[in-house]
Amino acid sequence: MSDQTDAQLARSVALAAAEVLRDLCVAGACPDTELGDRGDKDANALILRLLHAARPDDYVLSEEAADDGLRCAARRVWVVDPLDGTREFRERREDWAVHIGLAIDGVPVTGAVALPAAHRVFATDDAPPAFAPAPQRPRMVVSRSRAHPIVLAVAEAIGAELVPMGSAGAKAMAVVQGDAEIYLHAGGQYEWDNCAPVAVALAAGLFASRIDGSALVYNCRDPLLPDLLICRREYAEQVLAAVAAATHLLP
Ligand SMILES: Nc1ncnc2c1ncn2[C@@H]1O[C@H](COP(=O)(O)O)[C@@H](OP(=O)(O)O)[C@H]1O
Ligand SMILES: [Mg+2]
Repeated sequence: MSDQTDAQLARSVALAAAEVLRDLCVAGACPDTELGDRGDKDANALILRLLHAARPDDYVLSEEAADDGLRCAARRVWVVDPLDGTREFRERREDWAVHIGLAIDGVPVTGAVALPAAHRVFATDDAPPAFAPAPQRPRMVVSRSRAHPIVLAVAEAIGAELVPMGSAGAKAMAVVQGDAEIYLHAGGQYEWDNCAPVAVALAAGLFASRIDGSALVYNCRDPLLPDLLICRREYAEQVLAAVAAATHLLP
């Protein structure tokens, strides 16, 4: 049992996984064809071991581990994505992340997101950032490989500049860092893709919700959580209204 706070634990586990993943990227450490699978597997094994050692009574929902559903009756569940942006990691790009989130009673209260290639980690116990005034034309980070038509329609409706990027964590942290004002996603994602990013974004003072404006709820039996909005608070109303006007583009 660790005497770290939950946020400290999330940060230290994210950093440990980040190091394992960075080491795999070193030239000659792993063939290109195996990089994605090794990254997912090695980071997952380390994260599960560290979390179980530090919090033996907690449950873990991981993208890379079997889910027997026992977590559904638990109050405290770590929701982790050992390697978010596997596609970008495989391509040896920089936009990939490690997500360590903790949901208590379904609420994403604590978490850390590491951006290993940038040697950065963001956690819910960071001091909230002082955001510079938002630019006239907001920057919207979107999936570089599968931006949904509704996301593109909303960007056009509000006059946002599109910034394509891999990884939900990398996109959410772009907003936390002030490199973008809006992250909008639709069409599919799972709890592990957004729990830690949402926890960190909320702690930074940002707005986060489903694209219909409802709360993001975690530790559901079905971990599908297909859409979300993370943005500077001053854009939330405008973006949600633009989404509502374009729902005919949703399945
Ligand atoms: N339509 C979709 N269905 C399922 N998962 C999706 C998705 N769009 C994005 N994701 C997941 O969300 C994460 C970020 O995606 P993107 O970079 O496209 O925004 C990726 O996680 P993984 O890399 O962990 O698989 C990706 O698999
Ligand atoms: Mg993911």
